[in-house]
Amino acid sequence: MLDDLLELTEALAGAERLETVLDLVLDSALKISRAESGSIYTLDTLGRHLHRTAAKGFAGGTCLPTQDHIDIYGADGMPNLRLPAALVVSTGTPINIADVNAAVGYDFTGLKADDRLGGTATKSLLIVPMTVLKDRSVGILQLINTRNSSGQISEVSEQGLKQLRALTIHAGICIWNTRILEENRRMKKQFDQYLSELPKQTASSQTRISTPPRKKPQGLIGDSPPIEKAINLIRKAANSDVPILLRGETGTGKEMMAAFIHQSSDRSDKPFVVQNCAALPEALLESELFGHVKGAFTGAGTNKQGLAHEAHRGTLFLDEIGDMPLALQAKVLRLLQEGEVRRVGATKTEFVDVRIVGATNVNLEEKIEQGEFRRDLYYRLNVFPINLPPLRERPSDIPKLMDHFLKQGAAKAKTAVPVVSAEAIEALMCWSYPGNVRELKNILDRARLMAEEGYPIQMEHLPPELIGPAEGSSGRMPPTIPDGDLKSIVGQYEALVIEAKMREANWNKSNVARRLNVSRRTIIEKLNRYNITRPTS
Ligand SMILES: Nc1ncnc2c1ncn2[C@@H]1O[C@H](COP(=O)(O)OP(=O)(O)OP(=O)(O)O)[C@@H](O)[C@H]1O
Repeated sequence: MLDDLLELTEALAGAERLETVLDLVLDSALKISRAESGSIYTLDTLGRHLHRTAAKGFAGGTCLPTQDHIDIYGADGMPNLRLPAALVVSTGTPINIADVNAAVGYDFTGLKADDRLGGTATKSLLIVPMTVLKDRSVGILQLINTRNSSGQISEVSEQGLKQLRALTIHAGICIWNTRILEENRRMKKQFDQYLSELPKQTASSQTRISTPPRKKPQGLIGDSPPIEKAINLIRKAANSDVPILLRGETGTGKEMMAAFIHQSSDRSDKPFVVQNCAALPEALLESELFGHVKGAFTGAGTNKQGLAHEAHRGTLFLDEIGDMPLALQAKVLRLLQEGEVRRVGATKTEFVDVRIVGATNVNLEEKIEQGEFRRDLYYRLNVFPINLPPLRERPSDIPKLMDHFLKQGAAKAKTAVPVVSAEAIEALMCWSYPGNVRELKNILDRARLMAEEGYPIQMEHLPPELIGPAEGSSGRMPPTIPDGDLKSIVGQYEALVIEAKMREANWNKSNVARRLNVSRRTIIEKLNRYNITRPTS
């Protein structure tokens, strides 16, 4: 044990990046507790939400979509102490439960939802706080289905708990230090940049800020271990003709990576053609992809080539391939297998040489179970899957992305690059970004417009979900129960919940449907019923 601890301490001392620290801590925690899975949640600066920053041991090795963040406070503005994670953060005391099914007084809804989605069955649960400066919480370590030395699921022994406490103390300090280090680096860079631009700004109000030099891969920012891993995989696969399936939440950069695959392949001087499979109705999508012959349908006045023809010798990127209509999937499979293309209305088959890259943010395995996605297409497409990590799992990329988007926005608007206040940086560093890189970009574009030119971006220029509810208010819920019959009162609450969740999920309906455990159709129906629309910024 002492050797293990020494080895870990040395590794932690050498780790500069938060992701590496979390990875090491989770590995050790899983080893000590023999748990089935483990997660680390870090606390945001306002102490209102826990965000899942790392997870290990889940089926497929990926994070589950439900508990990616936990709200510490309930609608009444009080800490929700029935939530085990909130209890641990608020009291700084671990909980060590042998059987959650027999434990009373806790709210295990989030865990149960994870179980439903991941096909797991949580029995024992250990949550240990991570604290620094005596009692300041920075997060929690959560372990599921911990086992005793005979391999049975049970609570963690007193000795094991002591070891895990030692581990979380180390982890807490490392998280704290890494955060400070990252923040310092960014502040220093920002300050240097501010100083270097000062004379230019005073000399002319028409200052043009030149765009940063192009990075490799073009425009793709980030060098955190998870993104480097994805880039290395892409480099390996780029020059072969195997189909690649890019998987990842919305806004993680799948389209950008598809373009990078094309640029890195020997097809780079040939076309890169993109089609979003969810954007068109079936008939139109078929004719877009495969073309049609004259007279194939009303309005088909001439023969027309499809995108598959256009992508000949190049790459065809099929975005949101999980939403491809079932009937068309057979044609895509033939394109993949044989390069076969048959235009709508044609009797003759043509052949093309295209490399297919697909992308999806839906669970294709679930779609197969529901009979909505062909198993044979899945196997053919899934030869080389690449997972693009959500932004919350690569926090060290956030400062670079912030710089990039602020410079990019300022260059477009021909204004100076705005400075960001330390408080706002901290809030931006700690958000969970359900909409990932796209959400960060949108937040910064909006903040840049809201802050007066020449003045720093402050907390008030960030969206309300990042800065928490106003002092004295109890969240988004109305402070008093409105008048009316039960149906209309419940309706008002429902509208508030849906709107808040939509905002949190960057207006991604599938994501909200999953979080609220209802169908996507229900979400669409309720958005229409309550007339909830995405605000234009
Ligand atoms: N690593 C990155 N560096 C710079 N910009 C990025 C990066 N990742 C994503 N972006 C930017 O974020 C936005 C969303 O990226 P992209 O469209 O590639 O995501 P996506 O995963 O394909 O999203 P969706 O699933 O919703 O189609 C784009 O503006 C893209 O330029």
